[in-house]
Amino acid sequence: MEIDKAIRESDDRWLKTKYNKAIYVIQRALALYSIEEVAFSFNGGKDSTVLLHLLRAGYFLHKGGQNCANGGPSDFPIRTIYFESSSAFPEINSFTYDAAANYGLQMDIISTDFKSGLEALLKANPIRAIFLGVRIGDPTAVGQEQFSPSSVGWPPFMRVNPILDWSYRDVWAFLLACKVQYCSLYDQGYTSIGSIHDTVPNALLSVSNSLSSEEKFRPAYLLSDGRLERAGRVNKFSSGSGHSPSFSNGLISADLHKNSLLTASAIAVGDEILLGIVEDQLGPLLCKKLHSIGWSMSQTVVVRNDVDSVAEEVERKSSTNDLVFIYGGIGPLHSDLTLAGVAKAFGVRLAPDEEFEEYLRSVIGDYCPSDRNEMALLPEGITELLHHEKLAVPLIKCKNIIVLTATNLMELETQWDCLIELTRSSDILAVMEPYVSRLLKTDLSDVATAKPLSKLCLEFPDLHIKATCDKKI
Ligand SMILES: Cc1cc2nc3c(=O)[nH]c(=O)nc-3n(C[C@H](O)[C@H](O)[C@H](O)COP(=O)(O)O)c2cc1C
Ligand SMILES: Nc1ncnc2c1ncn2[C@@H]1O[C@H](COP(=O)(O)OP(=O)(O)OP(=O)(O)O)[C@@H](O)[C@H]1O
Ligand SMILES: [Mg+2]
Repeated sequence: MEIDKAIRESDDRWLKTKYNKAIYVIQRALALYSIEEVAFSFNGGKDSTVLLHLLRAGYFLHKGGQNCANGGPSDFPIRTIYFESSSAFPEINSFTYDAAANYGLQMDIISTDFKSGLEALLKANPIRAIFLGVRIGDPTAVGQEQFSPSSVGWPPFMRVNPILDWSYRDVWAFLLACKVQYCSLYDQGYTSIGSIHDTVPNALLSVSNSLSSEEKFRPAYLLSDGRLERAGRVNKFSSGSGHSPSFSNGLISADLHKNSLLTASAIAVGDEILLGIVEDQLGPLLCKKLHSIGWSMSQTVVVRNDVDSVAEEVERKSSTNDLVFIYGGIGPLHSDLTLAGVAKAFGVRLAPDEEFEEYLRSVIGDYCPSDRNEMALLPEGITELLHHEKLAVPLIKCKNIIVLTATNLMELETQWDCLIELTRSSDILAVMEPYVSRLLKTDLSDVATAKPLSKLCLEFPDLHIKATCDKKI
């Protein structure tokens, strides 16, 4: 079936593992319970949309690949329950009903609260297990496992949570890899959807535009830190006026919003680093530079100098970061494959760029190790050259990837300064308020400092305390 095929053909190994584990849970549940004894709790949210497709694939595989029309199961006999509410977003309602029609779901629409609705449903039907799209990190996931009996006081049934261990990233990697439809609200900056009374777009996805008074938001899949997916949930207990919502996640304050808006990653390409022959010095300097302009650095990684390793990492990082810096593996050697990896990540070919070739000629003359100057091949259609008078060769920008040609700290300093200057005339790298860092040293043990530090964190939610083995920052 098409979902199973899409995942098998994807080169996201992490997603494949998560998919296989979820399918395993579904298949074990279908082996344990008859089809009349299971139900699927579907509400049109992103997690339950993932589960819908996993269940369809799991059921199809459970049936041994039979019962298929046009590459998918022709029927989906698992009873689907939707707790309808007048405070649900109309977009959620219409997506749920559209999905029901598109996938032939047999819907039970329940208009009472969860508990009494389930009591009535279980009285009238032999249901013993219910599939839910609950994930670790959801407030309701606490204490749950893949198979968890319902709580005391609830009617007796098994809660089956096939995507319990999926992260926010996994959810979006799945929905995008399978190219399935999801509720339109997620393209408008909503990252987790409750009711119309408690959910707003996630401020971390806001795009400020001075020309328009209307606030715009980037799509949910661009949220780089999945821990903040519930930042768009308005605190039910807030006593505010409603004009400046406070958020249910205590970690978020207005100041933190400002500073964690933009996230970058750095990819160092080089077998020599992985072999331990050379140390990566550029990554730490980039972290310092980005930190100094208020950006949050989510990761620095080192990858092998081969096209697939580079492509995989670029694809992963570009979808979860605002900007990605990549260096190493750029040059005339046959082993310099970084640009080929960037091209592959975006599904374009490497094509000769005359303008770039001209620059290279001015630097290296007519010397060329092969017929064509391979260094002048750039990812086609997605490349922008960033010119600066201090740079003999322009920097290369492919979508949100900045390719740095620097090979040492001095060159990186120069390229960074040029980027910052270029930012004044374009929007490559927004310069924000810097983070303020303080280094505190103490002889006290971790055990002695743990309690006062936790207290500080609670009192000042936008304070980040990081401890290292011999110092506390
Ligand atoms: C099918 C189904 C089964 C549930 N089972 C339980 C349960 O066993 N114990 C429980 O405390 N809550 C149960 N709940 C309620 C949820 O944990 C949670 O309160 C509900 O999804 C509302 O979440 P929200 O406040 O984020 O909208 C169940 C909900 C559904 C839809
Ligand atoms: N109104 C509802 N009707 C049926 N099932 C529901 C309802 N609300 C929640 N559920 C079940 O609980 C699960 C967890 O809900 P939750 O809101 O965390 O996820 P979601 O709605 O799928 O995605 P999102 O986090 O983006 O809102 C859902 O995936 C679904 O299985
Ligand atoms: Mg939801």
